[in-house]
Amino acid sequence: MAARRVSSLLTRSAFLSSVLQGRNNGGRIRKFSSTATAVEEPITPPVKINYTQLLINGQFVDSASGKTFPTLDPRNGEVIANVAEGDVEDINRAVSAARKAFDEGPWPRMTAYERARIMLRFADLVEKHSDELAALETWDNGKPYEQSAKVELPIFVRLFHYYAGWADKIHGLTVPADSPHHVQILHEPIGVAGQIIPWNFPLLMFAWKIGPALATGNTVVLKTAEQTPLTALYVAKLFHEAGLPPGVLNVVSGFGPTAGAALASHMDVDKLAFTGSTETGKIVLELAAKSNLKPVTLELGGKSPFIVCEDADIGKAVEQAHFALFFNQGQCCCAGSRTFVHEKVYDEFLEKAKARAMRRKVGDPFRKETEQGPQIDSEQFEKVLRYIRSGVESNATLECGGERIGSKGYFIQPTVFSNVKDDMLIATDEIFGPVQSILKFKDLDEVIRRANATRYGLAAGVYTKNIDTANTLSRGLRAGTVWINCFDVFDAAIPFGGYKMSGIGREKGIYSLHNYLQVKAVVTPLKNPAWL
Ligand SMILES: NC(=O)c1ccc[n+]([C@@H]2O[C@H](COP(=O)([O-])OP(=O)(O)OC[C@H]3O[C@@H](n4cnc5c(N)ncnc54)[C@H](O)[C@@H]3O)[C@@H](O)[C@H]2O)c1
Repeated sequence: MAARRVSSLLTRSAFLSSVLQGRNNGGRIRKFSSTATAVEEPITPPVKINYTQLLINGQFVDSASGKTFPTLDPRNGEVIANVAEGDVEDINRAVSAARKAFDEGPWPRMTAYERARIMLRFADLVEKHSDELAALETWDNGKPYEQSAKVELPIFVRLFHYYAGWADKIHGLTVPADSPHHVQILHEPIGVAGQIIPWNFPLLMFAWKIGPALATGNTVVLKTAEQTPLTALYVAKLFHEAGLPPGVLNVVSGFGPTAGAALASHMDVDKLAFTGSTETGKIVLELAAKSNLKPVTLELGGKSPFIVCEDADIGKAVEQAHFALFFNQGQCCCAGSRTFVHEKVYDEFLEKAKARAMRRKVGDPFRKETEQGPQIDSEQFEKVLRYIRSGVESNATLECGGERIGSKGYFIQPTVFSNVKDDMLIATDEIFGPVQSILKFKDLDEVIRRANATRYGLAAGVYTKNIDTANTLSRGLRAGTVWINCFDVFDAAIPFGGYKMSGIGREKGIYSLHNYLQVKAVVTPLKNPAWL
């Protein structure tokens, strides 16, 4: 493997060069610095691409149009494989397979224990194939292989164990009536679920969606993100090997405005679950309302605060704040993208946060020591660089990073801004990249008000040793998750979802089951009951 090291200092993006040469609006750059990282010649991933067609009714098939689209390696923009491109007709075929499997097939009719056993067999198969799956996930997405293999695949397996465990514990209720009636409340599967997932965690989003839907006896049409179609096809194949009946899980690769929109507006889809941007969330909600008024759950964007109080252990807080933002190349809906630091510890925190970012190892995600791979694609890469430029132009201080790395692929230096003000775009918008924005605060009331002054409400982080401070902040912050002295803890049983424009509903945990269940009241007269 050639060790072609490219100095990031030689490859500054054009706009930052112009900023550095003073052709910009005077953004302050305290000290420009390289993060001293390098990109090697791409390592060949240890996996073959076996599945590129659509999976409909248990069979791999070409798209009705015969069209394909390329899925690209984010390390260099080269084609990994050409994948069948699903469109309206393919969604129609997939929905009718799922409909038939629900209305006539064995899945909702088999015992919950049998369903659970298939899900457990599937989890075992995924475990057996987890090296290839981790390699495929990293190749298609660019995330570090160590993260795919040691964090995400084990969580994926855990999620299916968790949901298999629920399958035979979906209980209804009996409720007392005011009259002599026997009242049963049945929890029934809702029918055909349409699910649309993003590219940042292709396998985990598959598990968050498919796990609860199948545990509760539904059938599914899943539309994967066009950037990352490969692993869902692989695991869906394993699901069929585990005994899943045909038509229960259909996977359609394709684009949002075509395949995604067809699914959201389909008259025969009984429920829609979506994860992605707030803008697209609004579109799919409207499509669902304008078609058959199917219920919709949405998991959307965020601009999560990470609050470092004056009594925090600064070393640990720096590390957690760094992780909260930079994990997964900054491509997390819950990324701690506004780091609020108390004024008394601000200078110390800033120096350490900057030093930590400069130590971050960016490179080929297949290298063991790599902490950060490339951004997903050229669109996201350009968007992140635009936000960095806007930070400089709006007079935030660029402490480190700010440039692309190398001339191929979508690698960006870990970037830290200080002196960030609440109304700057880098503090209001979801950047979805490795850009940490550090803001100063004076007291708790102020930081709660500022942390909540956003259209989002997905998550928040709090760093303090004081239990009263922790309680005040955790209740004051309007967010679906508050992590105290930790971040990104994602157990299968912990519900996840957003306040405000971060979404509707909760995924994971017991709450996710409700998304896939109908509630039916059955009322029968009682003749001469001994009691009511
Ligand atoms: N909350 C999250 O987990 C999450 C994940 C990925 C991206 N994002 C945000 O979204 C931004 C843009 O990323 P993106 O373009 O991949 O997100 P997106 O919302 O456009 O895509 C998410 C999914 O929705 C589908 N989609 C797109 N347009 C659609 C339409 N009109 N009808 C139906 N489905 C449609 C896509 O094909 C994909 O499967 C990111 O910068 C980030 O801010 C958030």
